[in-house]
Amino acid sequence: MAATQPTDVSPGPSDPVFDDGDDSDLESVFNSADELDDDLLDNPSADLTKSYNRQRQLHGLSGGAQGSAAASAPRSNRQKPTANTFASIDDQIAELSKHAAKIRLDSVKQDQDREKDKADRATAELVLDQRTRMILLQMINRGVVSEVHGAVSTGKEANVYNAVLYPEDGGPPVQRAIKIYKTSILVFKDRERYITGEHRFKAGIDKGNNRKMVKIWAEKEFRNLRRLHAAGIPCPDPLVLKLNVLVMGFLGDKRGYAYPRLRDARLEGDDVDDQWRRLYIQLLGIMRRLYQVCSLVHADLSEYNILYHDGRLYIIDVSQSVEHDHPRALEFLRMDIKNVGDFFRRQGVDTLQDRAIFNFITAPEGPTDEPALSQAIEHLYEIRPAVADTDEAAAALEVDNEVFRNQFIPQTLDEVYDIEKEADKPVDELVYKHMLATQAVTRKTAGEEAEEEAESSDEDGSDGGAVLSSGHSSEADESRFKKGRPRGKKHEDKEEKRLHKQAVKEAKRERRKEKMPKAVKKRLVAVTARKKK
Ligand SMILES: Nc1ncnc2c1ncn2[C@@H]1O[C@H](COP(=O)(O)OP(=O)(O)OP(=O)(O)O)[C@@H](O)[C@H]1O
Ligand SMILES: [Mg+2]
Repeated sequence: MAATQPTDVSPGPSDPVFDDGDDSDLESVFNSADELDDDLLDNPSADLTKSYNRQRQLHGLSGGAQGSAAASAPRSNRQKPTANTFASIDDQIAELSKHAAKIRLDSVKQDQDREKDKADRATAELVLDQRTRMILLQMINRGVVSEVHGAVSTGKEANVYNAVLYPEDGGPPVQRAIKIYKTSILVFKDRERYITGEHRFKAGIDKGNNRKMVKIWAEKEFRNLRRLHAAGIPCPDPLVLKLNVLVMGFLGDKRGYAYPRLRDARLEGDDVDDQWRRLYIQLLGIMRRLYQVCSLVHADLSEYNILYHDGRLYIIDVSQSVEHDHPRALEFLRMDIKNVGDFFRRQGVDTLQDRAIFNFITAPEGPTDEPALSQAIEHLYEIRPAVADTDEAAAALEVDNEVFRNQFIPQTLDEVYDIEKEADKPVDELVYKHMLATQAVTRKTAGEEAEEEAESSDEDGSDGGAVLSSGHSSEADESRFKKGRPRGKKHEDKEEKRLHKQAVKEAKRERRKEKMPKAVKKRLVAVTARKKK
């Protein structure tokens, strides 16, 4: 397909772009204050005195997306010498264009087995906008990758490509994955709920600026991947981030074929059932580690965002993952637990109750490392209520699951301390019982220390000035990540009141121990009545 084999890197009006027409404006890439790539301009090979006109002619910029007015009119930013700025951009384009043939998107790297993505792979989806292409060429120029190959996956939000690095020392080729985020408005509407309420993005987001949103989104994935990686959770190694382009380690074989998603995994052998159960337990352990060590909830965990290879699960797609103090974190966690349970039940695994898993993941005490993690899960099986061998018991379990899934989950920490609202409930019944003050985590975990270390040399990523980075961007506002006790004024000045209420609650709880929840009772009565008929 001609369009996917770029031989010319200059922008043209007919060039297809991902979604955002503006993206074909290369001058904005190189000139705009917040996206200026200092590193690129520092390139020693760039001769800023080269003829501006010659370059423009060479790369056809005057007749392209810039328009002829732009070609002759002085730029509004008077601090920068106009001609030199153009020359440097053009020089860079000329410099980079020699790598154009190394972007070979037509070599599609998708297994025939894999269930086809909705989008037709062989369409314009695979054509890069000029900006993105420039970033890729920069990465080739810097030796991040040597060649960019075909798409491993094409989706609504992002395309993932396979890339290869041929090390200069002649070592074996290294496979890499490049995730390129799209800038479609439609998709962003949904992204907002994962970013709003994130203390790491408290500076706010400019919803009107799609390109910035994409950048934030890509940054979010990059940072989250770093956390997972630092915590030893199997995931792609995040390597380089620039604007909407993220380079990471490749989870796949030497030929550049990705490991299958858990959804497409074909387990072999005569102990397949046992393998599925082990994977289930492995995943629950990962979820707890993610929560306790990384302070994250995946928020889109399912068989689609987990890759499988050789008995191991790899977590991917963490752009929407949230801090566990995000207003909706617990709700997302509950959803993740449900998705995971549904999938493994379909594989015939005897799964644990959602509520038990939720408590297991959020309880601050307990192990966060294997093999103790798996042992703790096995223990959950041992202590769970006797297997539901009667209709009544089965119904009660089912009801409990339903109750749990519909239970009120506070959206803010203040709601947690709204004693009036929750005073009647025994603590054990609260979905968020592990978030209560008495249970707060105060010690610093190994993962937090690793994260701190990894981030000690960070630059500030919130200023919009993302340049080709070697894996370090700021998390100055990560202090919340190392939190001790919950915040909230009510928590301080109502201490006395709280103690009193606690005593009352304690007494009530004792009385309630014997009592069956209303909903369960109602349902049981109904079931029994039906049976008697
Ligand atoms: N590091 C990687 N190594 C190998 N394959 C990968 C890697 N990252 C992603 N993939 C492949 O790309 C697919 C899509 O990746 P991911 O889930 O991160 O994107 P996405 O955000 O879901 O995109 P969309 O929602 O638009 O489909 C994965 O299912 C996997 O097959
Ligand atoms: Mg995905």
